[in-house]
Amino acid sequence: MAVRKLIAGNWKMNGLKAGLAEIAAVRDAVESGSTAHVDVLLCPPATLLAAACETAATGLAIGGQDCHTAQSGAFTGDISAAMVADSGASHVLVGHSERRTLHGEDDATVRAKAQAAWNAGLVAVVCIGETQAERDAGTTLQVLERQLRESLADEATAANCTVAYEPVWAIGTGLTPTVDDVADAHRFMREKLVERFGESGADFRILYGGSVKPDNAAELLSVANVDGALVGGASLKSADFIAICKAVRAE
Ligand SMILES: O=C(CO)COP(=O)(O)O
Repeated sequence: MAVRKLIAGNWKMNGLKAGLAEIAAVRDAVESGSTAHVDVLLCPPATLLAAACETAATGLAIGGQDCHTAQSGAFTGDISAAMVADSGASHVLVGHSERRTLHGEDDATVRAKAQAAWNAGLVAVVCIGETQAERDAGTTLQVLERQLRESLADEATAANCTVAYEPVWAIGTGLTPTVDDVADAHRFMREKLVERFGESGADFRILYGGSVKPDNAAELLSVANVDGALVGGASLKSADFIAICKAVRAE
């Protein structure tokens, strides 16, 4: 059975209070039923989480972009999964390549963050993906295998965990893998999930992220084992984001 698709937006370090109007517009689209065959999630910056949850009401899910491995403590500037949950959010991204690269997060850290998310009752969106150098070296599938193995703890389930495949070289560049490359990578990740988690591995959502736009979304989202998208830049404008949500074909 096909997994219900999820379209997720990651605002990164963008969005002031005025951005709540964009969240309200996405909420209205969700509530109007025009995106009824997909689940929709927006991950605004931490400063907007509580207000975003109030704006989103029901229907539109809200997520954080990161959480600490601990639930509280002397970690100036950090945000715990408990805090993300307390704001009303239901999801949190962990292991985004910008965290891995710019904040030195390794697979063990990402795994611990996902476990912290589960302890707080959140769904962890665990991000993985190869760099340009790894792709050039022909090691994409090995990198994905390692990241899946090490970033996902054994307690991962299809309900508490979503995988997001974001080739690092496709993020913010306007470049995307070919449809065949996306199909190969997603089939490989599906096989690994089924190998490890048995039949339920088939139910994990595997999102594609990296330069998803309104004009390429339908093609990317129609690839087998692509269970949705993690959208960066194009999630900042509600019209573009809603267009991507609508690009998903009803199954
Ligand atoms: O990093 C991403 C989402 O997490 C993708 O960003 P872009 O859609 O801007 O390439």
